[in-house]
Amino acid sequence: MIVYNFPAQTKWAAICQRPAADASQLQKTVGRILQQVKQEGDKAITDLTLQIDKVAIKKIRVSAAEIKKGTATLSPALKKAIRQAAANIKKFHAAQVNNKPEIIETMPGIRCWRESVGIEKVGLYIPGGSAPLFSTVLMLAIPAQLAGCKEIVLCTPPAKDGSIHPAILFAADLCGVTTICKAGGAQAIAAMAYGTRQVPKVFKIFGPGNQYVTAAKQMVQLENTAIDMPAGPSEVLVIADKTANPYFVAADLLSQAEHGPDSQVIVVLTKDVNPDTIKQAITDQLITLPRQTIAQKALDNSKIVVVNNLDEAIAFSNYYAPEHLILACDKAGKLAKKVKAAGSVFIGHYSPESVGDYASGTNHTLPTNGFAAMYSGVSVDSFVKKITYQQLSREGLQKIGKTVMTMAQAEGLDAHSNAVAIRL
Ligand SMILES: NC(=O)c1ccc[n+]([C@@H]2O[C@H](COP(=O)([O-])OP(=O)(O)OC[C@H]3O[C@@H](n4cnc5c(N)ncnc54)[C@H](O)[C@@H]3O)[C@@H](O)[C@H]2O)c1
Ligand SMILES: N[C@H](CO)Cc1c[nH]c[nH+]1
Ligand SMILES: [Zn+2]
Repeated sequence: MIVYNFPAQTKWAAICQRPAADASQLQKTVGRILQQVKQEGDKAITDLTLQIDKVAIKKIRVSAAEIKKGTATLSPALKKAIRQAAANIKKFHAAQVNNKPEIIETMPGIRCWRESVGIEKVGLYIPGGSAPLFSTVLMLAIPAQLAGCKEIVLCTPPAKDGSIHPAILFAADLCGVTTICKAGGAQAIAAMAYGTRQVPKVFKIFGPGNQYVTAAKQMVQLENTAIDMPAGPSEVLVIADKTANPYFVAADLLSQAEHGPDSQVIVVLTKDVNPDTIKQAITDQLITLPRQTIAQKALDNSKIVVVNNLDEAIAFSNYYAPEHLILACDKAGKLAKKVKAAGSVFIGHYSPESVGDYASGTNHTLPTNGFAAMYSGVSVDSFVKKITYQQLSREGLQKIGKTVMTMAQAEGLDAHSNAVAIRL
């Protein structure tokens, strides 16, 4: 990890660069895949799965028998853990459901309100390239169910033997997923955006993924499908002062570095912390990890930034807009109030980010690559449309009529004015 000592603000943009694939090549590859699925449907999915994932699949849709057989192989301990995580995620997200619309009487006789209506057909992408992220099923399907989405389609890449990981099947079954399909990468996004014989077309696509998945989501968004947000390679920024335990900090950094070689982890230290203590703690723990090669590649993209004080640290973090922000200092609660841009914040020495990844209750599908400056993570809100309603009485129309007619005439739109006048 490169160390930047007291970088001037003019240098922040360069330090905050994420590792990214060549954008034009990525768009070409993804564009070709989208076109192929649009033209050839299911055949394109099976061909691309063979060509890219090196997996031969006969049927794209997972059958009820496959779900039953797969889930039966799961250990009782893992089932219990998934149920516990699901209960916490449900509890946190259920509080976001707004069933009681507030009626606002803007003037006597003019009542306005807003109601949340679940998006009817949604598509969930569950990453599976380097690890089968069954926790993501909980993070997406639970809010979808709470929002009242009727059709919940899930796509995930198949394993080498053509099966879907049993924990993905179990979590999907637990959380009301209606269709599970064997498809990964850009071809999965295309299938859900355009629809094929076996993969239902959806209105909005959710979920994290690698650069192919994220690029495909952004491209289909220009056509006919909404997306949650760009949720690409995982990242974390840790702010640590002298009260932080270097081994806790290193463990948190490695927990995101192990996601993929294109992940990025940043640690911002106040000047009273020696960067070597963090480096040493990383070295000590890295050698124990089965995914150390992946984590090492991510660490090569990662940085240590030394600043004068916590205010400067938070200013740097707000500029970077991390997916996850960990505040590893005694004054973390106070510092948290100064956060302006982050997907999810972990406050104090005992809030490791991996708890949010799995089971505390908050959502782990979060904006990356600086998009936390303007996007929120997934919530129940992401799965609903908010429709506005209004009802006027005759008296209400009399009260507002003149205002509307004056404005409509000033815009030169007489028919608008007439729609009021005719009633009065
Ligand atoms: N931001 C978030 O909320 C969040 C949450 C969880 C995971 N993640 C990130 O999700 C990502 C998961 O990535 P992954 O790769 O493990 O799984 P993935 O399922 O996203 O991608 C695997 C698919 O990518 C496609 N692909 C791979 N190489 C390709 C190539 N050369 N050309 C065309 N397509 C290709 C394949 O079809 C494959 O099925 C990680 O980067 C992880 O950090 C982010
Ligand atoms: N850290 C990931 C989001 O960037 C989510 C995840 C799933 N499993 C483990 N971690
Ligand atoms: Zn993670």
